[in-house]
Amino acid sequence: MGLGSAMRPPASVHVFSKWMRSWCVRAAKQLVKGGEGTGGFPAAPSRVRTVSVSARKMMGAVGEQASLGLEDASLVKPGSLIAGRYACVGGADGSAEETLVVRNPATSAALQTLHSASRRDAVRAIESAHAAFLQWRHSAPSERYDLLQRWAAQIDGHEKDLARLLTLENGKPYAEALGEIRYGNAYVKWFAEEAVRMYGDHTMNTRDSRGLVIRQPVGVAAAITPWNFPCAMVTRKVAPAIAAGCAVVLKPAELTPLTALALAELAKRAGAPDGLFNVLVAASPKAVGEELCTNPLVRKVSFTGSTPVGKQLLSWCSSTVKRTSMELGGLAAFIVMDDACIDTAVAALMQNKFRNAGQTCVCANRIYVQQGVYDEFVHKVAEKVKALVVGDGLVETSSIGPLINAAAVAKANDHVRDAEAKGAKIVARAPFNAPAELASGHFFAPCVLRDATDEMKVSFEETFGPVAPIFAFRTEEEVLARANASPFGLSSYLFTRDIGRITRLSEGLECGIVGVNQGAISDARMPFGGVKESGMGKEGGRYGLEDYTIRKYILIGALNDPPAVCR
Ligand SMILES: NC(=O)c1ccc[n+]([C@@H]2O[C@H](COP(=O)([O-])OP(=O)(O)OC[C@H]3O[C@@H](n4cnc5c(N)ncnc54)[C@H](O)[C@@H]3O)[C@@H](O)[C@H]2O)c1
Ligand SMILES: O=C[C@H](O)CS(=O)(=O)O
Repeated sequence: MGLGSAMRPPASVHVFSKWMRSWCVRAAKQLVKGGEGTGGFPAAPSRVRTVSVSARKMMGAVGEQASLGLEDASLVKPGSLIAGRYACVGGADGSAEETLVVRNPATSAALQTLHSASRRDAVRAIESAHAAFLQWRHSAPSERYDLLQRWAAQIDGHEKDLARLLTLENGKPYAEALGEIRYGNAYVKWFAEEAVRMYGDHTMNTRDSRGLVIRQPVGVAAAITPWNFPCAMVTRKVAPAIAAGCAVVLKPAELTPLTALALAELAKRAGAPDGLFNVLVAASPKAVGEELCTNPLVRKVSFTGSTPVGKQLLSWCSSTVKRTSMELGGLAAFIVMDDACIDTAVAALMQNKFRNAGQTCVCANRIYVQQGVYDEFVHKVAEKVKALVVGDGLVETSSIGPLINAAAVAKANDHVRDAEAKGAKIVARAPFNAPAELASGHFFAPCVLRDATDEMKVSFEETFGPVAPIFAFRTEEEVLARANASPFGLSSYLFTRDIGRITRLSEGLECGIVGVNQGAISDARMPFGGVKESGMGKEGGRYGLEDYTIRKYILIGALNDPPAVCR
């Protein structure tokens, strides 16, 4: 799910003439000085007076939302971070050919207009990262520890601004956003500690030889991240890379780049050397992404996103045999056995399914409930969903924010319509009538479907929205077979109090993560990752550094030769 057509800014704002660039630079300077002319900008020179309305509106956006209500407005950046410098719209460096407008999914209002990186910018960022890597790879573990701890302290100190920025561009309720900032920072703190534990091996191979296995940073790491966790998916890659001695080029989702830029700014303030952590903001991700995946200076690509895009990136990476980590799509099975504590299972489903309005890779996509407790479970979930409050994430009472864009709403509606057409029934829907100020937002009221069947799209397509389809099953063998009948294998959930069922089913489920009597499994101390078409590699936990290091075998021989005669 990429940039929905509803989100793409009009073509006219994408192209800047050379006049416009110089005008932008002068306009930006004038704005800073409290400029005159229309809307705080100097009167445009006559030759560009015919600037299209959309471009002028976009120009207006350049200065209008700079603060976004943050205490530290300087966290809102104008574009990519390359070699310690931010590109800006109409940048004097002549690189500004495109722009990207970031919008609030609750209102569709423009939040910030950014310089959009070109493939040429990507090359500059990679070369800058490589130069930084050649220095950083010699840093002591204690230096890496110190930098990451300082970064973590910066994030802690700006968590409210970061959470506000995240809610504005992603839509999730502020309390959830604050939780994500703390969860994302847990990765920074975890990998600060892991930086000083990059252990190797030493063996006595023979009387005359010793074997060493040392760990070294893999090199320049490219990170490509999704919009649903604009903070945690970034720190889950950047922190281990820096801890391992690598340098990073991050390409965040074009829908939510502001949080990534703010995190990079805080790393800069924490003392990250120029080029160690670069951020490429790109309106069209393909060109930049292809450069990251094919440039020989990049030795590692860590991707989190959809499986189709992951397959494209893997194909590109094969040309230079890059190390890859793939955190891809999910289709989680949520299994409730008839001996489960139903209230525990219902509470866990509400926490799991409606987190980020259902837009997480580990959300229950298929809720399987054993026949004997099916009606009770459906009724209890329906009552909870009716109590959900849909609204702007910055409004404290909201428990469900907007979806990320119009395409996401269309997909959720398509899945509900398809299910109803094949026999499912909507038994509950959260109440929501959009007030005028949210009429242009991408809202979808959470709903519960009963009598779901394996023929419905909700059974084999990732919904990525607040739709809870509940399937009935009879036996343990049946539900295990149905849960595994999917090309995806990221997470599953199992509710039972029978240790035999826990053992058989958690071992039998084909996935990377199993929550038993628990719906929230995310933890920086644990290895996160899937199997099959949900990806490869593990992020976080004691295995998280593996993906950013190589192991080198050194054999030292002739140890008992006569001592050298110094000449
Ligand atoms: N496994 C996990 O840990 C995990 C975590 C979050 C999201 N996801 C998955 O991500 C998907 C939703 O996120 P999304 O919509 O951002 O996914 P997406 O695949 O559309 O985009 C992810 C990133 O890839 C970039 N991208 C898209 N097309 C590209 C191309 N052709 N070349 C280079 N880069 C490209 C995007 O700009 C973005 O930065 C869901 O499938 C979800 O399951 C998985
Ligand atoms: O959306 C996918 C994320 O990886 C979920 S979590 O933040 O790791 O729980």
